[in-house]
Amino acid sequence: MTAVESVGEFRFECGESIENLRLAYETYGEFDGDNAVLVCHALTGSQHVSNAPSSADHDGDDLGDAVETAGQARAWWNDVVGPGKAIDTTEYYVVCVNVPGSCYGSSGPPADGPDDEPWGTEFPPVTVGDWTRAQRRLLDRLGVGRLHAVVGGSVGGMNALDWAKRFPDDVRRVAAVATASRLDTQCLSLDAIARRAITTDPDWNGGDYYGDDRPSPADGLAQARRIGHVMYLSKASMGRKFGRRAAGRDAFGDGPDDPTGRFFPYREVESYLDYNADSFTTRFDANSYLYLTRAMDEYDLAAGYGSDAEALAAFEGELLALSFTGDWHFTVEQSRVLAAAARDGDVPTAHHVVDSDHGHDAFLVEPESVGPPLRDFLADGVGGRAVRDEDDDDGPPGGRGRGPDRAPVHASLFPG
Ligand SMILES: CC(=O)SCCNC(=O)CCNC(=O)[C@H](O)C(C)(C)COP(=O)(O)OP(=O)(O)OC[C@H]1O[C@@H](n2cnc3c(N)ncnc32)[C@H](O)[C@@H]1OP(=O)(O)O
Ligand SMILES: N[C@@H](CCO)C(=O)O
Repeated sequence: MTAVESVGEFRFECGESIENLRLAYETYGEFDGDNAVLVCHALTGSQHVSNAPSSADHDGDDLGDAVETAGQARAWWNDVVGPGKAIDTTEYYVVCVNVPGSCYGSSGPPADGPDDEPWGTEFPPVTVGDWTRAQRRLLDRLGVGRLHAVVGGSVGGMNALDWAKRFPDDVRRVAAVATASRLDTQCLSLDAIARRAITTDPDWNGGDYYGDDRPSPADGLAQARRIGHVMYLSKASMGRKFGRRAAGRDAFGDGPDDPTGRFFPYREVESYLDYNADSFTTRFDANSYLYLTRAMDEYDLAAGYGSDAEALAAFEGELLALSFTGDWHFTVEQSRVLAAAARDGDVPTAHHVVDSDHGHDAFLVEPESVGPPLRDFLADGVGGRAVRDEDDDDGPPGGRGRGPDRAPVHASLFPG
């Protein structure tokens, strides 16, 4: 069950403030004072990370009201978070917060503003740093001081890295999954195209489209999501799933009829993109998509410091960078650079590379690859049994072999 907590006036990094920031969140497991794990969701995820029973007793305390929100039907990391799972909710107190700017119950464009009308684009622009500060505010309300760990994938991984930079004393272990210190230019360009698809949809109307009697910019949002899905898959996974096969029917989805297209097949890959794009428009808000992709594009770990290493130098904990060979959205090389920077900042670090052709969404669909290193990192840090630094002798296939001047990483060197 989602709870929503009002955390009071909040000043965003852009300089604008709102009177009352509301944060939708879920918690799982019992807090024992030292076992809190913050899980940060990716671009279109929500606070609903697991189907495990939510632990928060929101009745009879002064914390957030229990509410039903229009969330994702599917808990996005149910195979990773729950009783007996890698992030074991019988052991850890797991907190997941819907980021400001999103559309699953936290303050953001589709939520009501002070005049009880949706904020729309009057909502202040948000940054990953705003998410981190908002999460800190909520954790204070929950009585959580130092976190055992912050874990996040994709832009949620940037959020996790931001914790190490912004609150270096507040977290013992950071797991940055399928992420990077910043987005590369190719991905910036694809995000820009996706936003343009939304803002050129006439129904976007400058961001003012809320209300049952108003059309929403579904075509633009669907187009943005098609671009997203191409980024989340890989050449290999697309080839394997769809090849060049025709879908075996005449279909153009709800798109405009294209006389030339009548002669050619409607392919499985088009059918996949159309289906997922259409279903996305039933669960996500176009303005939120603009806000959150802007936050992701803007994130730069080194901002305010000279380098990534300097940004991480005050972090006293340990870092796991987990990357996937088939991910071209956030590449293995970007994680390698991140890991090297963290080591330069004297942060005990492991870079665990998963051999996978799934593409970026491997972190969502391969719990068998993601779970063991995460579980053992949470338990024993970079020396955890299933944590394989790519420079270890027994690292993953395709790893580079041990670096010439680097000693093996042992848990005993880095006591919790
Ligand atoms: C933090 C967050 O993580 S965000 C939340 C999770 N992410 C998302 O929801 C992103 C959108 N979803 C996806 O990308 C995927 O569904 C994933 C990554 C969650 C799961 O991937 P997979 O298990 O490999 O599923 P796959 O991509 O094959 O199928 C997705 C859907 O496309 C449908 N589909 C598959 N092939 C085709 C096709 N040729 N034509 C039409 N539809 C198709 C599937 O039936 C499925 O439908 P459903 O969602 O109604 O069950
Ligand atoms: N497919 C996931 C990951 C994107 O980074 C999402 O939609 O949030």
